[in-house]
Order: sequence, then C-alpha cells, then structure tokens
Amino acid sequence: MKKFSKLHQQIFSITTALALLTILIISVCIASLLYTQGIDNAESVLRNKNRSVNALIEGYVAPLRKAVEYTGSSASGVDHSRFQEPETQTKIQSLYKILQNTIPNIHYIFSGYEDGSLLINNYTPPSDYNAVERPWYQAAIKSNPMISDGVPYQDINSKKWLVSFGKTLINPEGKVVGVISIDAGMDAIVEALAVEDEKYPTIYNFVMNTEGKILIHPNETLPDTLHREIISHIPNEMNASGSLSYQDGDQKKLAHYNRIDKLGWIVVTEVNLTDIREPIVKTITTTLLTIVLGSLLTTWLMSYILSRHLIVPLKKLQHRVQEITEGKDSQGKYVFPNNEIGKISEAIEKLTEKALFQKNIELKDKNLLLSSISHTDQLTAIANRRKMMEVLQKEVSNYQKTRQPFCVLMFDIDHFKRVNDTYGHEVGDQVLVKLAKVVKATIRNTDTIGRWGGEEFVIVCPHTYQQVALSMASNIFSAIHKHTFPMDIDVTVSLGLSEFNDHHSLESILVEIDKKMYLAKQNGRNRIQP
Ligand SMILES: Nc1nc2c(ncn2[C@@H]2O[C@H](COP(=O)(O)OP(=O)(O)OP(=O)(O)O)[C@@H](O)[C@H]2O)c(=O)[nH]1
Repeated sequence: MKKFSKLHQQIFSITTALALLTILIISVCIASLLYTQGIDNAESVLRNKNRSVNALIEGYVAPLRKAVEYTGSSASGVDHSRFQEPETQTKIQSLYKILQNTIPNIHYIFSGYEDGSLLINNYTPPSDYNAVERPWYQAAIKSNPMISDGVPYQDINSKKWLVSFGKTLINPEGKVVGVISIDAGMDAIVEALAVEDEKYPTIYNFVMNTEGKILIHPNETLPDTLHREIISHIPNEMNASGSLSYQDGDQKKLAHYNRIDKLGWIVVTEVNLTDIREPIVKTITTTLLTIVLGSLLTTWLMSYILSRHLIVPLKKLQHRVQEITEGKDSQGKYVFPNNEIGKISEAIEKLTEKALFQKNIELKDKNLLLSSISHTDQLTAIANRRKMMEVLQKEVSNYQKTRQPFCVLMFDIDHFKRVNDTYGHEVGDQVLVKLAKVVKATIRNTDTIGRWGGEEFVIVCPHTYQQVALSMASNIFSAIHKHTFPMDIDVTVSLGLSEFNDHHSLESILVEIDKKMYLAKQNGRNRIQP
C-alpha cells in the first residue's frame, strides 16, 4: 500500500529543505564576503599603522638629515678643510653645541677627518683612535656624495638605540677631507614601532635594510638578523610599498611594507594571519548563526501559516465529507475560507451530498422492493402471512380505539391433496394462483386477501359486520364455482367467518375461525361456517 504522508509534514520538510539550501548558498556568499572584507580591513589597519610609523620616522630623521647637510655645506660658515686650525675647531665645536641644543634628538654630533682626528664636544677619544677606520666614516665615504643610510646601533655605555647619519665633507676642490656624523636617539621610533593593537595582538612594526637585515625591532634580540623570506617578496623599486603574505616559520603572516630608500630602510608592519582569521571567523559564525536561526524561524513561521491557511481547511473538508458520508449534520460548524480552498470545499460538499442523495433514493427503492418481497407471497402475488398479521394487528388496534367492526374470513381448498396427486404439483400451483386471483377480484378494494399457508387463505374486511361478510363469502363461493380452473378441476373451499368483538384478541379470533373452518370441513366441506 502506498505510504500515507501528512501534508503539513510535506510542507514542513520542503520549506525546511529549501531554507537549508538557501542558507547554505547565502552562508557561502556571506562567509567569503566577510572573509575578504576582514582581510581588507586587516590590510588597511596594517597600511595605516605602517604609514603612521613611516610619517614618524620621516619627521624624525628630516631635521637630522638637514643638520647633516647644513654642517657639511658652506652655509654653516665653517670651512672643514681647515680642520687642523684651532680657530676652525672652536667654530666647529660651537656649531655642534648649537645644533645639539636646537635638535634635542641629537645624541652625538661629531666629525672625523682624513688624518684620523675627531672633533666632538665633551669627549676625548683614546690616543690610538683613528676616525677614518670607524664604520660611520666608511659608510659616509661609501655613500658619497649622499648621506649614508641610517645605521642603527646600541650605545655601549647607555645601552640606548641610536641611529647614525653621515656625510662626506668636501673642500672647494671637491676632495673629501672628512665625514660629519650625527647619532640620534631612537627611543621615539622604537616606541612607535612597539605600539600594540587591541584587535590584532600580534601586530608589530620593524625596520630592516634593503638586504633584509633587521635594523630596529621591538624584540631587541632580533636586530642584525636577516629576514630573507620577507625580502624575497619585496620588489626592488625605489620607495615601493604594498601588502604581502608569507610563511614565517610555522606562522603565516600578512604584512605591509614601505621602502624609505633615502634612509635605506624598509618599514614593515606585520601580523599573524591567525589574529585576523579569529575575529573574521567569530563575525562569520555570529552572522551565520543569526541568519540560520532567522531563516529557520521564518521557515517554521511560514510552514505554520501555510498549515493554518491550507491544511486546517483541508482537514475540515476531510471531516465534513466524512460526516456527510456518515449522514451526520454539520450544524454549520464548518466555515471554509473565502478562497480557492473554500470554493473547492463547497463543490466537494455539494458533490458528496448529491451522491449521497442519489444513494439514498436507490436505497429507498431497494427497501421498498425488499419490503414488498417480504410482504408478498411469491406464488400467488397476494399478501403473505406476515403481511396479513400486520393487517390484522392494525385492525385490532383500530377496533380497540374506535370500535369499528371488522370481519376475518379463513378458507381452505377441499381435498387439495387429490389435485396434487392427480394432476401434479404444478397444476396444484396453477389452481392456487387462479383461486387467489378469482377471490381477489371478488372482494372490495378495502379488503385484504392473503395466503395464510399451503392451500389456506385469510381475508380481512374492515368496517364490515358479520352479515355483510356472510354475503361476501357467498359471492366468493359463487365466483369460485363459476370459474373454470385448469384441467377443469372442480375447486371448492370450506370457510370459517367471525366478526371481531370485545371478547376477542388477535390470537383468539384466529383460533376461532380456524376451528370454524375445520367445522365446515367436518360438516361436509364446500360450506361457510359463521
Ligand atoms: N401444488 C401445491 N400444493 C400444496 C402447496 N401447499 C400445500 N399443498 C398441498 O396441499 C395438500 C393439503 O392436503 P391436506 O392437508 O391433506 O388437505 P386436503 O387434501 O386439502 O384435504 P382437506 O383439507 O381435508 O379437504 C397437500 O397435499 C400439500 O402438499 C403448494 O404451494 N402447491
């Protein structure tokens, strides 16, 4: 048998499946959108941080570089080619003092000369000191005529991080006579690099040179180490900047870099990718959960509303049709909606009622037939004994109410056995049929004749006194006598007759006329016994 499935369950599963499919598609779209947006946001944070550090560095080193340029130029009013003259030395030292006082970030300002001498305030170099051999001197010579790259280093005495900028000192003939160098404290830069971010705890900035050597890093143990992995991703273009991601040990990193080529520095701001992914995953999870819950709630609500508007009326219709088929009256308890379902319901209701009405008619006809069959004697087509009992009961009850007279006649064919024996049972049947017909034609419409059993008949005559009944009986006798029966058989009957009176009951009058009929037999048959 085909499995029965409930409509509301079907609606629920279809809408849920559709909702889940929609949720899945929306989730994938939203997840990828949020992920891209998250990465973009993180890149923008990295870019902004990187820019602010760059701006700080640029702002920080600009006056230092200017000071270096100024000291080495003729505008300073100092001729460094005369560095050996005490007057010039005094001039230079006083210029250094002025600059140191003007630019607080200057930690040291000094110059070294081709003879190995050093000019500096408040410091006496050791006797074997040779300025020409110092790294800052050589760095300036190397980048001549430009200012040397900012070379960070840690001061041996103060342990402070300093950065050194140097530039060659040229005499009017264009010959290098020495190098001016400024060392500046980098506290502000180191501090700016170490600025943390609440959203991305692993974010940090560092500075490396164009070979990938780390120059300044919040983790002080790192400077001087090489960062080959990241440098391989940075293009070798002047002042380039951009985003990149790379693998650093077991960590995947996202970074923004900016080359400051005039310093030979690359400022990198980087963060662990897990730091970015975590908030993105959190946002995605919360958003998707909200969407999933919202969608499921909407789906369930939709399925509930659909159920109310579609399934409830259909269920009502199902009950109504069942009630109609069971013949129950709905008593107006079913109200159908004013839509297609309502129209269909009305049509089905009418159709069912019509079909039922038709069935009822058929049933009535059948009942009538059944009733007629159950009240008719099959051979003679007159009333049978059951029907006669009903007629008698009705007359008795009528008499008891109205005292209206009525008579009962009972007759039996004389020597009928002989008819059967002589002519056969079939002829006997024909005689019975004919006799019934003859007697029926004789009596009044208001009288009822019935076959009581075998060859015995009963006639009930309403509103009839005994005298009238007697005359009816003699009419019957003469009609039988006159009638020609099959095989010319001479049919006679013996008849008992009584008028119902106050002493009678249904049973007693029947016993009485039965007795009278047999009395007629005993008295020679073919006679009426009143
Ligand atoms: N052909 C036919 N015979 C029937 C039917 N019903 C009863 N009989 C017969 O009627 C006969 C009645 O016989 P009995 O009771 O001896 O009475 P009888 O021969 O009429 O004699 P009396 O009544 O004493 O005059 C029997 O032979 C029954 O078989 C019937 O429906 N058809």
